[in-house]
Order: sequence, then C-alpha cells, then structure tokens
Amino acid sequence: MYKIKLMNKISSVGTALFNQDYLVGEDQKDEDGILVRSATLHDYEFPQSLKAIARAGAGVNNIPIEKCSEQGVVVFNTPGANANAVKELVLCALFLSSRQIVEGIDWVKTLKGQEDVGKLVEKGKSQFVGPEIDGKKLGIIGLGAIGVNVANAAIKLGMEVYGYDPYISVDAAWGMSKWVKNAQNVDTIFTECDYITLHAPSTPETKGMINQESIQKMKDGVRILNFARADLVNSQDILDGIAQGKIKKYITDFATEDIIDQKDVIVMPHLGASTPESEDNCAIMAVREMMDYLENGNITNSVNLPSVKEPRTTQYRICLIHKNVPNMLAQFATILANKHINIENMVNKAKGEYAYTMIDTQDIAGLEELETLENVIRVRVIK
Ligand SMILES: NC(=O)C1=CN([C@@H]2O[C@H](COP(=O)(O)OP(=O)(O)OC[C@H]3O[C@@H](n4cnc5c(N)ncnc54)[C@H](O)[C@@H]3O)[C@@H](O)[C@H]2O)C=CC1
Ligand SMILES: O=C(O)C(=O)COP(=O)(O)O
Repeated sequence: MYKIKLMNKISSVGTALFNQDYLVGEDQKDEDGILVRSATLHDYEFPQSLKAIARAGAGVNNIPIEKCSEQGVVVFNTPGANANAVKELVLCALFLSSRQIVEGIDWVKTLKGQEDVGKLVEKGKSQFVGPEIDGKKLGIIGLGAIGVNVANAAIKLGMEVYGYDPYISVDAAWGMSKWVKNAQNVDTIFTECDYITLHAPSTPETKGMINQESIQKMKDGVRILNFARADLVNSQDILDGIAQGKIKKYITDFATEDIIDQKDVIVMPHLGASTPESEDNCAIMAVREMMDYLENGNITNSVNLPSVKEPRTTQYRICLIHKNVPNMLAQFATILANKHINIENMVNKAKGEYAYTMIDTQDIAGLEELETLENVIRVRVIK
C-alpha cells in the first residue's frame, strides 16, 4: 500500500487515477509521495518513507530541490500542463495594461446612485483612454511552454514580438512562430519594447532582474507583466518607476503587501493556472508520474533526476539513486555477480551531480551491500 499526502487541493480527476493500492489524503503520515501545488515545503520535515514529490504545475521554487536530491527524493513537475491557462491570463493582462479597463470599471461603480449615469459616463470616459496593442512591441523573457504560447498568440494579435531566452530548448524553438524576433541579449528587450512580460523561472540568475537599472533602460510608458514569480521584480523599484512616469502599468499574479492597492499596479491572486482544464491536466500528469515511479521506478519529467523509462521484464527491479561519479556501475555489477544474480536489463543515466540506475533481475537475495556503498543515496527494490 502506498501513502500519498496532498499538500494542496489537487483536482479529483487526477487523484481518481490512484487505485486500491493507494491511501490518499491531506492527513497521511509516513507518506511515500507528496502531491503539491504552491504550498511551500521548505520547512517541511520529510519522513524517511518519502520517495517522490510531484508538483502539479511548473514552478518548483516552493520545494527544496537540493535537500530532496541529497535524501533520494525524486521531484517531478508537469511541463506545459498549465501553459495555455497562463497564456490566456497574460493576454488578458496585456489588454488590462493598455486600456484602463480596471480603472474604468472601478470609476463606474462610484457613479452608483447618481442621476443620468449615461451622461456622466460619456463626459468622464476620456480619462480612461488607452492604446491598442496592434503594431506595438512585446518583449518576452523566457521562451518555455508559456513564453512560446504568449509569443505565438501576440503575433496573431498583430504585435511585433521579441523573445529572449539564453537556454531555449529545441522543442520550444520548433513550436515558436518564425515571426518572433530573437533578442540576443536582455537589454534589447528592455530598450526596444512597449510591453515586457516575464516567463522565466525564479533562479539566482533571474531574481531581481527587473530593478532600478533595468527599468531606467526601458522606454517611457513601458508596461510590465509578471506572471512568473514575485521575486523576479524589485517591487520598490517598480513603484519608483511608476512615480517617475517611466512605468505606465505593472500587472502581476503575485500579491506582496507593498504593491497591493498602489496606483497603476494591478495585482491578481495567483490565478494563472486556476482553470478547470489546467488543474485537471496538471493533476493527471503529476499522478501518472508519481505512480509510474512508485510502481515501476520509471522517471519522467523530474527536475532533479534524469528521465529513465523501461518496460518491466523481470520479477524484480532494483532502483539506485546515487552520485554521478566513476565506478558506480562496476561496483553494482560486482556485488550482483558475487551473489550469482544475473542482470537481465540495466539502464543508467545522469543529471548534473546525481545519477539513477535501474537493474532488472529475477533474484534479489543479499543485496544489503548496495546500500553501504559510498555515494549511493537510496536503494529501492520493486517487486
Ligand atoms: N502565474 C502562474 O500561475 C504560473 C506561473 N508559472 C511561472 O512561469 C514560469 C515559466 O513556466 P513555463 O513556461 O511552464 O516553464 P518552462 O520551463 O517551460 O520555461 C521556462 C523558460 O525560461 C527560460 N529561462 C531560464 N532562465 C532564464 C533567464 N535567465 N533568462 C531568460 N529565460 C530563462 C528557460 O530556458 C525556459 O525556456 C515557471 O517557472 C513559474 O515560475 C508557471 C505556471 C503558472
Ligand atoms: O505552475 C506554477 O508554477 C504555478 O505558479 C501555478 O501555481 P498553482 O498550481 O496555481 O498554485
């Protein structure tokens, strides 16, 4: 029986995939797996039993990845599963940043109870004029699942799109409209664009990338959208940029106390992925990844370990998480050979400092020695 702890509300379309071999709920203790969305796990004490964490979503900055790797916990996410939902909200934000829609709607509410509202509206509406996006320049920082979706949609809306991503994947590049201009450096985005939208993960490199220095390079009246993570932006510098008239509007999906209810700032309550379609997609993908790992040792879409997927051919599968250092395979093979255990299939892959080996055998007698090897982090035998 596997125990799965839910750390957030996860779509029941996904959790329904767990069969009678699983106990699933928020109160599970000594869990084998955790399913999570944005809840932070940085202070969570992992039980010994924990083998995998599946993030039903994209960003994994709420998970202590290094600690997971050191403890042999595989961390999964669900690439692209919520990208369309975020793209649609970003398109909405593009229009909100231009046309003063929120401000206009708020103003209309103040007219409640007044006589001849129609006349007042026609007289007052000129204060809410805002430009069209057609023909304007949009700069996208981060061309992954979301950035590419936004780029392609913005091209269709008639925008001139510049993209910047020093680590763009081949798949993302294949999926992107040929009309997107390749910004060779991030300054091109800052200096050229009327609208800038952030779609890179929160990393030491991206944290604070929108700051006083980068804002000063931008065009007067720039509109900035942040649907990536709060910490990509220095919010005090944004407020200063607005006060100076440099920034026309800042729209973000991340509420921090300092930017709530500030002029020319629109804050949404992290709604990017909150559609039924995206919640279902993410949950289904996360549950499948979790089940395949717990039951078969297969790894798909992990952020800390390599992708390894093999059909089962034998009664036993030995799964080893270890450091990516020389001589590991030779030691595994020697231990098995000394026990007269035949290896029927073996696969080994590495990702950064860590590696993963799966060995299929018909026998597992006396394999405790594997656990004592230096640089072996976790050994798991699946029947
Ligand atoms: N508002 C919301 O509800 C949501 C927010 N997100 C945020 O959006 C981020 C992106 O999501 P996806 O597109 O699905 O992820 P992704 O992994 O498909 O794309 C991220 C892209 O950013 C690029 N990148 C990394 N460092 C960069 C840098 N220094 N400069 C420019 N580009 C850089 C990567 O090469 C990659 O192509 C997530 O990490 C998450 O923080 C994701 C989903 C929902
Ligand atoms: O997938 C992401 O990175 C998100 O930010 C979505 O977060 P959520 O699952 O809606 O809490």
